Amino acid sequence: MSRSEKVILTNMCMIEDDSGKILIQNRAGKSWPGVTFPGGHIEYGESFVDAVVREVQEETGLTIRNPQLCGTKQFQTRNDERYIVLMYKTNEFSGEIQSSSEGEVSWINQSDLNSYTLANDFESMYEVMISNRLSEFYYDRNSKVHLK
Ligand SMILES: Nc1nc2c([nH]c(=O)n2[C@H]2C[C@H](O)[C@@H](COP(=O)(O)OP(=O)(O)OP(=O)(O)O)O2)c(=O)[nH]1
Repeated sequence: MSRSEKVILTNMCMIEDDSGKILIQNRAGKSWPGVTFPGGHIEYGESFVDAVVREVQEETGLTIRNPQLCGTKQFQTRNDERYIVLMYKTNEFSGEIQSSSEGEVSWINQSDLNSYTLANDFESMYEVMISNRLSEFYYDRNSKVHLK
């Protein structure tokens, strides 16, 4: 059995301010459309933490500190690559929000999240991110979701 495989590495970050608001991004017009948290692709050889700091900076204008890994998501792509999302959260940041071409960003109350048109399966990702018990969002070969 091969001990290597094809993977696509990405990240996503939940940013919370002192009043408990969270920063959402509306991915209208992109693949996987809808409201999510900011994030993107990890570059070849890049540190995972540096990558999430960079993506958040590019997509929101904020400089985050001390992002904490709070879960992973994975599924197998049509090209049989393992698509991995490293999920982080932080409440430490500086700067003012600025939207990018990746989507509009805005602060919302956590309790209002479900009133937005969320990206497919994002609600379950959020469940993993805020849970102290869950750390994995896994699609099996029958596209069934398992939260572990
Ligand atoms: N395309 C896609 N992205 C997903 C899925 N699930 C999921 O969490 N994501 C997240 C991971 C990343 O945060 C982000 C990747 O989105 P993207 O493919 O538009 O990448 P991007 O343009 O933001 O990144 P980049 O190329 O600028 O680095 O979406 C999914 O099913 N499909």
